[in-house]
Amino acid sequence: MAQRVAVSDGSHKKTTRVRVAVRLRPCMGKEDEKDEGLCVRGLDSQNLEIVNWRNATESVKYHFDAFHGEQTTQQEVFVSSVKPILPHILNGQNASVFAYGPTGAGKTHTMLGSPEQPGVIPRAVRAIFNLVKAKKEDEGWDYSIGMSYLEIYNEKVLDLLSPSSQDLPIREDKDKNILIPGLTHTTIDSFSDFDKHFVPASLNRTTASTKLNQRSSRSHAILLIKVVRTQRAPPRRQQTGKLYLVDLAGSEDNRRTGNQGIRLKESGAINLSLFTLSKVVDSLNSGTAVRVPYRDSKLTRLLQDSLGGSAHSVMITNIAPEYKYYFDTFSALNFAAKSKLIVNKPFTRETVAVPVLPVKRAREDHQARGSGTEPQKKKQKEERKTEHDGSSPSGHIHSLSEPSVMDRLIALEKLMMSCQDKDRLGMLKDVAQSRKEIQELKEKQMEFESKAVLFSRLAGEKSKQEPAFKNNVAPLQRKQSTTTKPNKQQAVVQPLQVSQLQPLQQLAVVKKQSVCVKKKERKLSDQVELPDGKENIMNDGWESQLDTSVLEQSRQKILQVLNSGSLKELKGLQQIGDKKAKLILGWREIHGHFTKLEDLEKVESMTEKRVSSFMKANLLSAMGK
Ligand SMILES: Nc1ncnc2c1ncn2[C@@H]1O[C@H](COP(=O)(O)OP(=O)(O)OP(=O)(O)O)[C@@H](O)[C@H]1O
Repeated sequence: MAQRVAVSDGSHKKTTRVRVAVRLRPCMGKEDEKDEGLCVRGLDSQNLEIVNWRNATESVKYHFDAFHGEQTTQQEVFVSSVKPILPHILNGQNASVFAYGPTGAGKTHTMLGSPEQPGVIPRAVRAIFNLVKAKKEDEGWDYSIGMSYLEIYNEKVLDLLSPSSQDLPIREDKDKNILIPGLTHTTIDSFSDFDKHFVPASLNRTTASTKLNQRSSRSHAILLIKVVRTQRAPPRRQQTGKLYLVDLAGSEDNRRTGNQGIRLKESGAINLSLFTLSKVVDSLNSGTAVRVPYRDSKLTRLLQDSLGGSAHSVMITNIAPEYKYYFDTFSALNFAAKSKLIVNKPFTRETVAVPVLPVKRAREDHQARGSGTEPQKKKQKEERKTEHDGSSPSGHIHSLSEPSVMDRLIALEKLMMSCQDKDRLGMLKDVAQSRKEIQELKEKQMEFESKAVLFSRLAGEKSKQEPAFKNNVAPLQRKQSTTTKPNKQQAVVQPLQVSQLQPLQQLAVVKKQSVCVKKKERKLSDQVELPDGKENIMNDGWESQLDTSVLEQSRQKILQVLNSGSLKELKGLQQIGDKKAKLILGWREIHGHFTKLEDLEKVESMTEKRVSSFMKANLLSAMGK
């Protein structure tokens, strides 16, 4: 039996951006009951525009890798957005395609389609079989294709190929591969074989009728196609590529879906996971977050490899043109715009055969020495484990003196020297860099701690007092001025271009709000210009007495609670009661993140004065005053 070790092909470690395509579904007659017209339209194969809710006489333009208009066929979507990434799977790399968008905007139509208009999934699987067939004929590799199919329903991972199974666990191996122990994996050898398993499994997916979609998907569905290819001749290299095809459940505004009871609970889980998805994208883009919150939902945990990981990823954002979807469409487009900034690093997952002779000799040695059955079993168990999890033989230092182990190590070393020098050097460099960063972080933390001690002394408190943030120091983040420095997320969310345009139709959208927002923005900038002015409620001098870096840390801490805190955590903030906490949650659900504390003014009933007093109370409390 061949001993295998995991290696990665350093030569393929290039970065690649998540490709983002937007697909606009055709207007469905009954969706536009009020005959309000359309709020979004395509400009060309990469650009589209949507009415600007802040100023109805303007439109907001977006640029994506591809724009698929109402008339685009299923075949065209597949050829332009999905087909180009499929060959990577046959080279041991991972790829993923996921459909994102509001409920009823066409995600399932895009991914699954119908028998008359098959979508991405059947087309991609058929294409993989065709690619394998073409490759088989001219190369010395054997291919095997398998599938798994699961759904995440109410934060439970359910096996669609084995519907009676319970919630499955998600694990990560030492190479950062996400695994689901117990998930059915079925080998398929033709497209009709795939269809035989896939069609009944799709019927197991949880769907229900809501006000917005008669057959709404209540879960996120993930189909995994795994292609393993093995060299026929020695050294019998083996490469494994995976394709994830994901049909996400739609984001929902429950005021419009009319959801109640179980539908409302499902909706809560759907919105929570999509909100976490948005947080993951934000922290990947910010470049400052130490921890990307993949673990905050099952969905993001499973998509870890597709966002900021090693997969070639394509996101198809589905949108609907009718006015009643306006805000959903707007936020979906903003999510899509920020997703296209994510960078992945695909690489080949490969295993190679290691000479088997020494293993056999070791066993013979044991038998010759009459070492009994127990140690022998133990050794066999260890060998099996190594094969299963790819752990390095260097872990068995106690048996280094055994000639068999020495031989295996030498063989392994030779292999690594011959094909992996570049990769090893890269890894060593990475380790050195990480160590340096950790050291710098430690030094920064000490600096903050001593500043905090100094600060509390100056404030006349007992010098014995524990330094602020000693144990729960927020991760060090790039310093950001909340008033002048443009925020990265804002830069994405803001219109790429705003132009005075012929209005699309029905332009009287929330004009009042736009005036309101502008007025507030002006006031905030006024405050910057007049630091000591009487009108300036926020900057009444108290902030200038505090250490700026500690102040910034506290701001980030409060912002984090505003952006990701539960109802209870929000209520834990000063001056935030039940009603305000709910309003904040509601705002978050619709608009996403607050980029700075002052954004709280956008929440209903949060006046400038209230926000100012909120900030003072919470900042002082966070700083231990
Ligand atoms: N490009 C399209 N062409 C024709 N019909 C479409 C298109 N996109 C969507 N539809 C139709 O619109 C309806 C809603 O689409 P679909 O069920 O795919 O939405 P969804 O985004 O998956 O919704 P949910 O999140 O609620 O599951 C369906 O009847 C579908 O056939």
